[in-house]
Amino acid sequence: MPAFFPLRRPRVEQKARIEAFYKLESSTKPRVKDPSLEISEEGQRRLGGNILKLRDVNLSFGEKKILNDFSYDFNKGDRIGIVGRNGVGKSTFINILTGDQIIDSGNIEAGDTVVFGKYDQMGIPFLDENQSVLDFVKQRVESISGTSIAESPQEAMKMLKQFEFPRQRWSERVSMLSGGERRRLQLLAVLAKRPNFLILDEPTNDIDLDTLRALEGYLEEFKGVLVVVSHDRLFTDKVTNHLFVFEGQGVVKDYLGSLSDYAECLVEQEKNDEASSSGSGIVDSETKKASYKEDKEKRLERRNAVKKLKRELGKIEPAIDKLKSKVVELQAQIDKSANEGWTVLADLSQQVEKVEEEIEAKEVEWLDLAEALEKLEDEENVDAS
Ligand SMILES: Nc1ncnc2c1ncn2[C@@H]1O[C@H](COP(=O)(O)OP(=O)(O)OP(=O)(O)O)[C@@H](O)[C@H]1O
Repeated sequence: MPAFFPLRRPRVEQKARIEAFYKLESSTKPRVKDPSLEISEEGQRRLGGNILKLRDVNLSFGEKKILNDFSYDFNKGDRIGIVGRNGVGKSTFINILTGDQIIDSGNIEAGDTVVFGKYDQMGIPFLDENQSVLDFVKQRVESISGTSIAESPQEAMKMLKQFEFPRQRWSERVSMLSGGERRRLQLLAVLAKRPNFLILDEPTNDIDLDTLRALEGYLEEFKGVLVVVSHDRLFTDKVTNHLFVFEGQGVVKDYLGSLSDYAECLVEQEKNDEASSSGSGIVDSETKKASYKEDKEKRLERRNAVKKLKRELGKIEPAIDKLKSKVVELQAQIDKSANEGWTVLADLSQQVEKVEEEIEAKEVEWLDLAEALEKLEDEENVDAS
């Protein structure tokens, strides 16, 4: 592996979950967009010509240099992925952008129209755990001129719908939400302020697939500047148009391509380095024959393993669909049983939770198999090339 990767080590299941999302997404019908939920251009805050200028910025922590004479003018349409190995300074960099990190020297100038929105692992704190979901969002929604529009719940409702918060959860106290729902609400709270300079630090960690889909939909329409720190290659490819590559010791390169292009570039570079260090490599014909036989056996074994994995995957998918239909049925029952009393509702909610756990277990199983399959198919492609 090149010295640069992994960028930030994700949990295996997290990475696989997201990758699988993209696979599932491409293999299912495109979602019909509800135009009433789209964020129109007029509904977004205006961003003036002067956005954010960094001039000769320097910052070190002791011996560790984070930025060395870094300069950049942010432009409209910038969608930048921040990449680099752990501890190189990515989070510090975004804190510099928002003014949360003091620099050693240089100059930073933010335009008057810039409104930052930052979503990170810390999230927005829930100051009142007894507040309802709807009130939490209502309190944070701002109009494009920046005034609070707490008295009008329409916008908050629209956002909750956009982020697929089921209506029956709107009156729920935030203390009752699951971990995933809390993350979704925190993301929503950041977007409710209508930032025009949006910073997302590891946004795909700990969010569920519906939220990921909703976030992507939001970012498709988003016209402001976007800065994303993410280990997630597929997400970064989808939402960014260039990269700041933190190479260490304050060196930052602007790479005009996707994270996948960049990763490929590094692998290519490493191959070239290896080839040039291993000399011309003359192999005698006996060795060649033996290795050909070995390769053939390996290929056969691999082909069988691929077939087996595909068979197993084919069985899990309908099982997941069945469980999902079960959840929909149960939720419909919950809606119908609003007047049935607490015990009935609690029982139905417990059943939903149980089926959701089963779905998750099946998805994890699916993901393990899908990852194994992808690995084998990649090996096949490499051999074929
Ligand atoms: N206020 C601070 N004082 C001293 N050292 C700091 C401070 N903030 C960050 N650092 C150090 O600066 C380095 C960069 O940290 P930062 O969190 O920005 O890296 P990162 O690239 O975001 O890492 P990761 O990918 O692991 O989150 C780390 O070595 C960190 O310990």
